[in-house]
Amino acid sequence: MRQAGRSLPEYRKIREGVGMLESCRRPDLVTEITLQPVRRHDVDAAIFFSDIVVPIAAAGIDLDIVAGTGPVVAEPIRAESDLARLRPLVPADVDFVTEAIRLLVAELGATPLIGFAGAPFTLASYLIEGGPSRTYLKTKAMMYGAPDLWNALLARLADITLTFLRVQVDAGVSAVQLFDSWAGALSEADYRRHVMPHSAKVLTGLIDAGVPRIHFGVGTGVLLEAMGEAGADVVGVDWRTPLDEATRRIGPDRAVQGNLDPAILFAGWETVERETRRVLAQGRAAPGHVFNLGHGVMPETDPEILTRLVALVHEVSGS
Ligand SMILES: Cc1c2[nH]c(c1CCC(=O)O)Cc1[nH]c(c(CCC(=O)O)c1C)Cc1[nH]c(c(CCC(=O)O)c1C)Cc1[nH]c(c(C)c1CCC(=O)O)C2
Repeated sequence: MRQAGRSLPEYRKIREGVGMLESCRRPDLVTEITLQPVRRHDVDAAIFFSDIVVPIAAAGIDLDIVAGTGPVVAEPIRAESDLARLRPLVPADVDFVTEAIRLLVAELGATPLIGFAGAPFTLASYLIEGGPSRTYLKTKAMMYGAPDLWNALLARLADITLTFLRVQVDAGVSAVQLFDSWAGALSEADYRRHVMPHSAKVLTGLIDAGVPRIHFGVGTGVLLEAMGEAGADVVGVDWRTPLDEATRRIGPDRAVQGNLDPAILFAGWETVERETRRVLAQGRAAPGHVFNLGHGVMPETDPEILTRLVALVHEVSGS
């Protein structure tokens, strides 16, 4: 469950006075924070504590992660001459990630560790807008109006992302997740034309790594088929599309991940139980189902509900 840690008092305590990016660069903190939700909730896998902007900061971009806002880029990328500020990533740039993963794999024992990275489109949206956006106006203006610059930027981001995920696989993660959180802003035709080739380069570039590849997005109902075709073993689905319907779109060759609405965790246990049973039942239509929320855990979520939710999923699925 992404950002599950944010709802935990032990997370808020350990992060006191430490900036988000700084905490991502400290292997001792990364290890402890990654383990916190595993200890508390008995989830079946750990998700590596980091952020999608960590590799682009390591590749030369001046940025910060502002609490309550998200990533903010000091000088956005808007022109060809800005591209040089985004250098290729070399593994030594993210030695702290290698070290944290090694420590974690040793601590986790049989519990798998899921590594991740942001997909080229979602990373580009932060670099071009300069921060979070609701409309992706500048991003889309470049995509439609300056396709050469767009493709050059996304190609650089795909290379950085592939290197970053390779580093994680080499250090010992058991699966990788590519987060294209904001790809749902696009039509299927535009996704296939302007974005999918770059994401496919990342995902197919990892085939020989031999670990499952999860491809995640939000509001991607019309993109599910294409996101699978891009080279995923598992396609993330948000709460807007029931998992049986999602499987009809994605096809029988790929598993699904999802898709409880994180807001349901605020509606009382009876509702949580009913909706969780529904999600698990609809997930049986797929050849495999990774139970998850449809998006990240809200910071205000009651941790007790999350613990109960995990126990319920274990009980119903017999695992
Ligand atoms: C779009 C995106 C980002 N980051 C991420 C995505 C893709 C997944 C998604 O769609 O949720 C991915 C991410 N970010 C983080 C993780 C680590 C896993 C985990 O903690 O469970 C993961 C997998 C830590 C984080 N990343 C962030 C936090 C919270 C900041 C903090 O604790 O200070 C954490 C734990 C900050 C962040 N970083 C980003 C946003 C939108 C925010 C939230 C801003 C806010 O509401 O405070 C960019």
